Amino acid sequence: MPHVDLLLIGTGSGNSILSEDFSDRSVALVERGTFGGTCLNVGCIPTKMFVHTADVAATPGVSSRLGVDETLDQVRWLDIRDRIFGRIDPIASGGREYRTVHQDNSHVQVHEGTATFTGERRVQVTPNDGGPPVELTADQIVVAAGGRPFVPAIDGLEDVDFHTSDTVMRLDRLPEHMTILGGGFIAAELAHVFSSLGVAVTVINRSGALLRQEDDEVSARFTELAAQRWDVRLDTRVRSVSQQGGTIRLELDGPEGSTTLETGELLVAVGRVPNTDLLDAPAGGLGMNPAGLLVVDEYQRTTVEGVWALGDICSPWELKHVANHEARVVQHNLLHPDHLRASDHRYVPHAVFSSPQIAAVGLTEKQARAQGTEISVAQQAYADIAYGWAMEDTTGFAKLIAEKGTGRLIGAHIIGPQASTLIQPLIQAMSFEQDVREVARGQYWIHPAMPELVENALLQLE
Ligand SMILES: Cc1cc2nc3c(=O)[nH]c(=O)nc-3n(C[C@H](O)[C@H](O)[C@H](O)COP(=O)(O)OP(=O)(O)OC[C@H]3O[C@@H](n4cnc5c(N)ncnc54)[C@H](O)[C@@H]3O)c2cc1C
Ligand SMILES: NC(=O)c1ccc[n+]([C@@H]2O[C@H](COP(=O)([O-])OP(=O)(O)OC[C@H]3O[C@@H](n4cnc5c(N)ncnc54)[C@H](O)[C@@H]3O)[C@@H](O)[C@H]2O)c1
Repeated sequence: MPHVDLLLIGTGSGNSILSEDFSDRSVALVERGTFGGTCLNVGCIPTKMFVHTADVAATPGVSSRLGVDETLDQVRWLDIRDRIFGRIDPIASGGREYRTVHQDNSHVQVHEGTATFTGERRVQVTPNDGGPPVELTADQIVVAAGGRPFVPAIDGLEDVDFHTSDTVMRLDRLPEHMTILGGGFIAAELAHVFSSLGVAVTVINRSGALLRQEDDEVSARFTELAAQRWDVRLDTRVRSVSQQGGTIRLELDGPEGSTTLETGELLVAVGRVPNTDLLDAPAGGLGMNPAGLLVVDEYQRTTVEGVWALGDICSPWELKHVANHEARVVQHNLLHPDHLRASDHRYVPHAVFSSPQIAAVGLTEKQARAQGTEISVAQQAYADIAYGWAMEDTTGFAKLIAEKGTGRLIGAHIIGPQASTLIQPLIQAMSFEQDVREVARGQYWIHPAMPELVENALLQLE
């Protein structure tokens, strides 16, 4: 049975571990899908390329209130789609080729197939090309097998041509109407994308607010603005789905009782599940939590010696910057077994690239109050700082939560233009435990630039 020093499962964030420091080790790399994983092929990168395009397409819709009348002449969907994937697909195939044939990787054997554990540090690979299974053992295994879209059990769904985020960005034509099931990150981002490109969008959400994981005031503001752009159905469940030709019919139960909705395309975006089932993690002795995530300690060690995990297969955050951070930790720990480094999950930020943008780090006000911490809360509107005023923004704000006495920031939430960029000094303040008074007054803030939103919010804290 072939034995290697290091076996890597998944070429998303896991692929980045293989630096030249590993050139003296025999390595096996197993990938069942497209090289580069979720972020590159069906996640962060294509969605943000579509979001940027959507932001450009949405400009004429908002410019006339500034006295600039613009019209959107045409959206060339196939050109947009093919431009985006024409840039992404070669990166994926280039990455595959590099690992497969380049002399830098003469110590790496690539297996294109599905890895399944058959014992501790032992896997079977079922090749994608239908060839015979290959058994591999390894001294060290890194599990970076990610997750996939969750498909809920809805009557009729499996007989319908529905999409997930894996497929919807490659549509052959834009429908007149799209229905998005879910009210989280993907729903918020792709509703913005498709509606800006001219598709009428209905968002169906089980609960009473969109982006419910955000601070209550941010979620409420986003839900209110979303309802002005899209047909948002809250507190609504899909009872059943059926299809006739190009029309998908949804039977809904909501505040107005039972209704029927007809749509051209259905996007199911109700969360993701880790790929632990595909791996048969228990056969490898790997512990899982009730959500199906692999259990790891602060050094990214699983419950089996020599087996490490990183990213969406073990991380409740499901964010690329977390997977990248954990990959760097695993890389260090493989190279320095006597000086292990721990992952830092203290202040994990996130952003939702919709319109408006949202960014957050740390606790929501509700979470801070539930902890019993004595807090100071500040809210600063974009409208009341010079650049926000110039933009005539009337809906955006920053909300900060600090611990009274220590002056430590424990939560930051921004909804509005460039939120994902504006949040960074606040992430820095939290990560380096800087006193908010010092952050506010210990440096210059360029006038009249957008970060004055952060400066003014900090100054408002008691
Ligand atoms: C639409 C969308 C947009 C997103 N946008 C953002 C964003 O803007 N910012 C952000 O931070 N995060 C974003 N994310 C989340 C981000 O993409 C993931 O957190 C990140 O890609 C996870 O990386 P990973 O390496 O853990 O897993 P993946 O990148 O999913 O890699 C896992 C790899 O393992 C392979 N694999 C799985 N099982 C097996 C097996 N048994 N054998 C062999 N191979 C296997 C898979 O084919 C895959 O290639 C987005 C996700 C989606 C879906
Ligand atoms: N900008 C980013 O960083 C970004 C962008 C996209 C995706 N992501 C990652 O991908 C993950 C998946 O995104 P997502 O939007 O699918 O998930 P999500 O967890 O953000 O939202 C899931 C939504 O589906 C609803 N839902 C759950 N089960 C349901 C069911 N059975 N029926 C109806 N509704 C149901 C939830 O109430 C919620 O509104 C995110 O958690 C995020 O970590 C990140």
